[in-house]
Amino acid sequence: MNGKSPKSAGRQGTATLRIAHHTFALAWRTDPFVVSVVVCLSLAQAGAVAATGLSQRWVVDAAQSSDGQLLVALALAVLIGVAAHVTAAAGNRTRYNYQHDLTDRVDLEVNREILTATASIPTLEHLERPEFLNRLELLRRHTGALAGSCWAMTDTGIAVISAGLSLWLLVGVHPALGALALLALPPLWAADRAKRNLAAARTATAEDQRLEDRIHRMFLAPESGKEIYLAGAGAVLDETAHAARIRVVTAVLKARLGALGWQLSGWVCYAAGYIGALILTVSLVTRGAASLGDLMLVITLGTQLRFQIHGTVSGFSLIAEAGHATDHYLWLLAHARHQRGTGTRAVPDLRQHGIRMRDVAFTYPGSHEQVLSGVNLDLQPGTTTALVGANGAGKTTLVKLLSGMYVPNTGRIEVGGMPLAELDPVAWRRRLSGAFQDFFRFQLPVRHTVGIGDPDAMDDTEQVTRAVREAGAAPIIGRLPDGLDTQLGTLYGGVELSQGQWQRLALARALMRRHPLLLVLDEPTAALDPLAEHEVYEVFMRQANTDPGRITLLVSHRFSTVRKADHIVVLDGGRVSEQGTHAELMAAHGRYAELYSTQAAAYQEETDTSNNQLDGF
Ligand SMILES: Nc1ncnc2c1ncn2[C@@H]1O[C@H](COP(=O)(O)OP(=O)(O)OP(=O)(O)O)[C@@H](O)[C@H]1O
Repeated sequence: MNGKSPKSAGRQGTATLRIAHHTFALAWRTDPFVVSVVVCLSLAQAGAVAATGLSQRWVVDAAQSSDGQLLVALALAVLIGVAAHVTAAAGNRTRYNYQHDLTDRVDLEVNREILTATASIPTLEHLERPEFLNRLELLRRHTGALAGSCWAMTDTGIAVISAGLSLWLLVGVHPALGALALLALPPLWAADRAKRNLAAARTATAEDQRLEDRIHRMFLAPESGKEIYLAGAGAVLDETAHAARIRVVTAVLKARLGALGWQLSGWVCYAAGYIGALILTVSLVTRGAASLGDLMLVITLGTQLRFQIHGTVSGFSLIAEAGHATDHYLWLLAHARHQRGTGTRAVPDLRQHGIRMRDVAFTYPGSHEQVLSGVNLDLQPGTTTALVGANGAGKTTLVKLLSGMYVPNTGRIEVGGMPLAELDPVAWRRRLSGAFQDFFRFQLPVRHTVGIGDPDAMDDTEQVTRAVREAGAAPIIGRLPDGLDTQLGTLYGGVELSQGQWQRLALARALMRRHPLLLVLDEPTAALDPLAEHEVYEVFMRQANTDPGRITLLVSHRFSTVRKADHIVVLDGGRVSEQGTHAELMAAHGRYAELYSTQAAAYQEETDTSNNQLDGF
């Protein structure tokens, strides 16, 4: 970690410069006046220390001289000294406040850019792989450093200029005093090493940080809170979170202590050099090779040089920190660009060719287990295809590939005769619709909870009302105090719904798009009673058969629903083991017939038992 090659350090430096330029442009767009004030104050401050030192030398030398110019020299020196002091003190305060305010505003912009980039990634890999999540987490935590990167550059520039001026004056007294510049290197090197150790500790514990954060959020969310309560798992989870926190704190503390050690040794070097500089100047004064004013100058600038070097060191540290966040930021932008793909073609009509999968194989990134292999499928437009298979057979994975959330490792997917990879992914997503078993509860006003299924129509009351009606959710809305404008969910003091009611709204969301090309229904009715489920599927099947350009893909374990599909595909261990209509598959007496008969027999048994119980009354 510490052995960074010069090449990679150079790349990091270029990347940081690029980000500094980018954030400076953002700051300029946000408030050009404030940026101008800060830059002017910074330049004035760069010369303030040297001016203070010079004025003090003049005061002392003038006090010793006897050429009658004493009063003029004193007045001039005091004037310069006061001006330099005021510039340094007041300018610093003003600049600091302005910089902070602007950094906050730029931080907002950077966060927005991060959200936009994340939202533009059409695939889901970055949300499901720990190493990606860790990077996103680190980036989210350090956006402040990213936003402040242009000021870190400015501050470092000021510190370097003012340290340069001080050194120039010191060398004027005696060239050996220039060695103080060399002594600035150990603190710089030590600070860089300390920062890198700290960054390494943060990266190594990012997963623990995420774990702790997640457990805290689980405690606060009603869904998980309920299960934690029932299982009495609070103490165990609390302990897990605590242990994760301890690991983070210990690693960071260790790195901080190490950093302190490195920084202290750096400063000890400098202190020794400063003492040496004073001894040298005193000996020059006693030999008449320097004036008392020179000694004054060395005392002042030598002390100030310490702060200037400190400014340079912390400036470089801030740049390094921004550089670390920059890494993650540039990774996110590159990943978004890469995943966005090169597809630019318009989405074709499906009426002619439908969707075809040919020899598709897929393994989740970071996993070794092949989830799908040699999958060949033809999904015909205007029809419903049902996917069945045991848990883990690969049904949801297949849905994810068809939706474009993941890209197959081998094989191809064609949509309307064109490779899916060549289609504009944003345009493709605008033609998808669907509902999942693990649907999300959007805690928004009802019209947006439903309307978000088609962002173009989310404020169209007529469309929202239609979707609500078709999903059989109208009675739910009828009972809400403000109808479609009712705020949902307890997070914002809204009305809480039952699981089945939330699921009805998720189905309404899937019905928002009037003419999707691909509608995926991945066990979306698990929380509904059988009658409600039947009604909902009636709606979807009717729409499937009356919309000739639409393909409906249904994943279900309920064979009473599956049997109504036009085409049924059985997945077994990631392969298509059978396909055909219900009648064809029953006649084949294969896996489907076996599963169907087992479920039908179980239903029959249940019905008989309850009938017998009723007979007993
Ligand atoms: N994000 C992921 N990363 C790695 N492996 C995954 C991921 N999601 C699913 N898998 C694995 O892929 C396999 C297929 O999962 P998938 O969810 O597609 O099955 P399924 O047929 O839909 O199952 P179920 O009926 O239980 O919903 C499983 O072995 C699962 O462990």
